[in-house]
Amino acid sequence: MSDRAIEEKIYALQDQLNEYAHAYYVKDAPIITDAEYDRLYQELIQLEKDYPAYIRSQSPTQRVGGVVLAGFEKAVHEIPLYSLNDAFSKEELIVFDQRVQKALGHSVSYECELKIDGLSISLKYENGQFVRGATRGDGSVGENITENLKTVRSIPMTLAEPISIEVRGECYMPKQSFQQLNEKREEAGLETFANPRNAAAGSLRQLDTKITAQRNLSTFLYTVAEFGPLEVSTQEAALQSLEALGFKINPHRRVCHSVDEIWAYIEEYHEKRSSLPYEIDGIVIKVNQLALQDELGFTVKAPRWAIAYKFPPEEAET
Ligand SMILES: NC(=O)c1cc2c(N)ncc(C(N)=O)c2s1
Repeated sequence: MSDRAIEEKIYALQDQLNEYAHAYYVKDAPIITDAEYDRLYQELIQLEKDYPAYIRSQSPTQRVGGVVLAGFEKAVHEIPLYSLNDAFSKEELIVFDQRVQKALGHSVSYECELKIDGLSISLKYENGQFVRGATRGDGSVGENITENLKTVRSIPMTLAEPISIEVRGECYMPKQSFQQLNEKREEAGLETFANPRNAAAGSLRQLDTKITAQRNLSTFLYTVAEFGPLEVSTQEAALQSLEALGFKINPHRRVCHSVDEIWAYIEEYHEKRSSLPYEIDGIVIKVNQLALQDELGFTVKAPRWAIAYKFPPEEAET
């Protein structure tokens, strides 16, 4: 086979396996069986061993980590990550909505989303390529964990469009992975993690990225910080654009038009909370129109156009 033909075969196999991995890790909708994926993956491993010149950074074989970092560099957030004001009752949501309506002079629709109990992350892409991943830190300066985040299978290394954007979301450990990890640690006489959030944080802050790669972390992205060429006018449209670009977006969101509708959504997901495969600690409510978010702006520490409703602490399981 000519060099050109070998290159094409290896690149095609890398692209094909990435498509299967996207379906599995991002869409939660596998196209082929695990056995079939493993067979093709082993074929790629062998081909890349025989022809290392054709190993591209976006090859699925590069997801397994292996870099051992000396430490984490600082990552400056040009666009700071904000924190949210909290609400603990329907009455506080009514006050929030009244404040929004008073400031704008009219009623608004809200996008309601699940508040994922994980670790805030910021992902930067240049011309469609993943170039930097960082923790929130204090909102202005975080830690550069790019090499660790390269091992998180639901984070695309290449976007569907060659655009430059920055997005934010949550990295989390699914409940089942958390249970399996703690069982293994207990058997090995290691200290167990208190909750999936701590387990995700500990896994992302591993200097040996091979360990991060084995922790089955996942993500939900929910904010566009730097829009680049994206032209969207609502939070809902922004989420749909992120999904089209290849990011994992949470499907359990709802545009609501009143506090009563928001409260119905909150009660529904308070009910469903224990059946979700990941932990949530509340609901995030955002003014849906992005232009109205800009009009409302921020207080010193938080947006005026969003609020986090926190679920009451779970009753200890009796
Ligand atoms: N601190 C924040 O701004 C947020 C934190 C979170 C979180 N932990 N989960 C989901 C969302 C969301 N869907 O917007 C947000 S927003």
